[in-house]
Amino acid sequence: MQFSEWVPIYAEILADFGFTREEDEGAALLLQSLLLGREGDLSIKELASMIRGRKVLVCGNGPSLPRGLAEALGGGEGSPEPLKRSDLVIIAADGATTPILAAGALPDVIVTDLDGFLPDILASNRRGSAAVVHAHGDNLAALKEYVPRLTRVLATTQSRPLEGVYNFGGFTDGDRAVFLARRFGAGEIHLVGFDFDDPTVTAKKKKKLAWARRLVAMALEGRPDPAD
Ligand SMILES: Nc1ncnc2c1ncn2[C@@H]1O[C@H](COP(=O)(O)OP(=O)(O)OP(=O)(O)O)[C@@H](O)[C@H]1O
Ligand SMILES: Nc1nc2c(c(=O)[nH]1)N=C(CO)CN2
Ligand SMILES: [Mg+2]
Repeated sequence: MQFSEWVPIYAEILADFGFTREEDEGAALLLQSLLLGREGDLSIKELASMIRGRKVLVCGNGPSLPRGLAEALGGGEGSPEPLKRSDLVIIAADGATTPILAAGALPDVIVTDLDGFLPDILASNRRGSAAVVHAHGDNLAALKEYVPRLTRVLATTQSRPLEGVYNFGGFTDGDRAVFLARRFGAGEIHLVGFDFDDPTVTAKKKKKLAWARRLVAMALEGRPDPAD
């Protein structure tokens, strides 16, 4: 999604949650500065070559994730035809990293605002998972603490993009992961662990999931952006 299409949606999100654009922009600048001069981070080109034309499994962190993973990766008896791991790109939305590791897999990419279970995110990153790290007005402390401990990072913002800080569209980790898969020309996108009507969540999370539902639909419907 182009930034101009995203801006009116972003304005609605800011109003809905009472977030401020200035704080999001401050966080994007912080993340940009934390990555300045580093080596070994993830380029757009590398991300594109991981995803273009591939079968992508985007994992949300809903309660159905363990079952969805077992089915998708070749699980129990009577499960549908598994998506073969060798030609599958696994994208974890933040906290989904933990059930993915528990299923014996490793995410190829973790899309995170650094409030998932950090020991698992850091361990996956050390084992090779790329980290698409999102800066926003409420995660400055996490950015300062964890970005220096991560490698293969690509930075995102929900506000105006900066040099090296991208906006592919989306708000929650899950819907941003779907926008990212679309943006980089995934051949097929399969979703697991997206339980938008989960009754066990807090009121704030419920509101975020309503946005995630709308944004995932938008990401899947839209025309893919021009190729990188
Ligand atoms: N029932 C669910 N509970 C949690 N996440 C869900 C659920 N269904 C879908 N998701 C998607 O999984 C993503 C990752 O989940 P996680 O629990 O790590 O949330 P998060 O986005 O990091 O939390 P927060 O929105 O509070 O930052 C969410 O961003 C959301 O898009
Ligand atoms: N300012 C702000 N932005 C966000 C937040 C948040 O809590 N605050 N949470 C997100 C993940 O759902 C995505 N973006
Ligand atoms: Mg998160």
